[in-house]
Amino acid sequence: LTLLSQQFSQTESWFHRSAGLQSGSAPHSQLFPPAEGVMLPPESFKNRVVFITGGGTGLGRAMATVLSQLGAQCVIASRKLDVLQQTAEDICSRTGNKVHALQCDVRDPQAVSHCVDQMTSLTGLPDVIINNAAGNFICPSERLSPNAWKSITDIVLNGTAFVTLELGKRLIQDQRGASFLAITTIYAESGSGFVAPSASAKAGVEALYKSLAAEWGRYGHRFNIIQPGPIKTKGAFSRLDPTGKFEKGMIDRIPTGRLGTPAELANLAAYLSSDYASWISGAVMRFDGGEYVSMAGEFNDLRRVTPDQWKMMEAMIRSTKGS
Ligand SMILES: CCCCCCCCC/C=C/C=C/C(=O)SCCNC(=O)CCNC(=O)[C@H](O)C(C)(C)COP(=O)(O)OP(=O)(O)OC[C@H]1O[C@@H](n2cnc3c(N)ncnc32)[C@H](O)[C@@H]1OP(=O)(O)O
Ligand SMILES: NC(=O)C1=CN([C@@H]2O[C@H](COP(=O)(O)OP(=O)(O)OC[C@H]3O[C@@H](n4cnc5c(N)ncnc54)[C@H](OP(=O)(O)O)[C@@H]3O)[C@@H](O)[C@H]2O)C=CC1
Repeated sequence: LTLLSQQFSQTESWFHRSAGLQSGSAPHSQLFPPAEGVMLPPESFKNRVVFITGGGTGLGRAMATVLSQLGAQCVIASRKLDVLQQTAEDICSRTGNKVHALQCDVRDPQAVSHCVDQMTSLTGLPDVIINNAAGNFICPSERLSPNAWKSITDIVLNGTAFVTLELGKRLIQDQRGASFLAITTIYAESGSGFVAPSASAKAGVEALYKSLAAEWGRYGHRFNIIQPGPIKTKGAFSRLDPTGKFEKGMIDRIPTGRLGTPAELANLAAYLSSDYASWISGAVMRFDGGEYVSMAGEFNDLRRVTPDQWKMMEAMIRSTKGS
């Protein structure tokens, strides 16, 4: 076993060196280059208002950028007003479209209601709502205090519910349709140790969105979910891979050999929120380079077996004939 594992790691590092790769991607990732341009036609979101929670950083910022490039007037909301304002300025100077920054702690239903009041005066109610704000950190569950549990589940599940219900009720009142999108993650489906509050809350968000997809279609509302796998953002990686030691193992188990990019996620979010997706509701879109199925399959680690090793094993298996 030790010999085999030495062989495996030598083969692996040879692959990386010969491809002249930076650490952070496998040679075959060259077969899956990320397309960074904007996918939808220009002005796909002209005269549309988009509301994005957590839009000041990471994936929220990337989605706001692409939607603004496509003509939307964006409203981004979270706790840190200075961060939001800087992002709003950066995006607006790049796209020429207005981006509004509103302070809002989604855990507080009154703050959410006040934020929606402010948005209504600035832009009117939104056509697109993206629930992206989240909190997370890795922690053995036996070390979690009640407040640690609450801090994550309040942002992720209650925050999404408060935003969705507040906006949904007002849109229904005004007889206006809308697209709702929630950003969850692949382990919302499987559960995951060491992030139990996040896994529980994201699973709750998925149940909420599937429920409302069924209930509120009659009001012109669509509800969809994107489950991203790993995409390098400061917010996520500083809390989920604080030492930087987990990244390589993660990339090794992703069949496409690389992390996702914020721009790729933003294009998918734009599509699902657009008129091109008007028949898509209640959908759960896994977006992970194949990581989920790769982790799930019993024999998938056999990818590491070399042709010579297969020759040997095949001979061993064939030798059992008749036994
Ligand atoms: C294997 C490698 C993985 C690499 C990435 C793989 C990605 C694939 C799937 C990824 C999914 C990603 C999901 C995400 O959601 S990423 C988003 C991450 N972004 C954020 O979290 C941004 C917002 N976060 C925050 O503001 C904070 O981190 C917060 C703690 C969530 C909330 O802040 P605040 O309200 O100010 O809380 P505090 O007062 O600081 O703390 C509240 C209680 O929680 C306890 N606590 C805080 N940190 C920890 C910790 N690290 N461990 C244990 N407990 C913690 C804190 O002590 C408080 O409890 P109390 O002491 O009992 O009062
Ligand atoms: N990056 C990744 O690999 C993955 C990310 N995801 C999901 O993608 C989404 C974005 O994550 P990412 O961009 O990586 O991480 P970030 O940390 O950059 O984004 C989280 C955002 O949530 C906001 N936020 C946190 N708490 C609150 C609150 N109480 N009220 C309002 N806003 C809040 C933060 O802003 P502020 O601090 O100003 O409040 C921040 O902008 C999340 O839903 C995350 O779960 C899912 C799978 C993988």
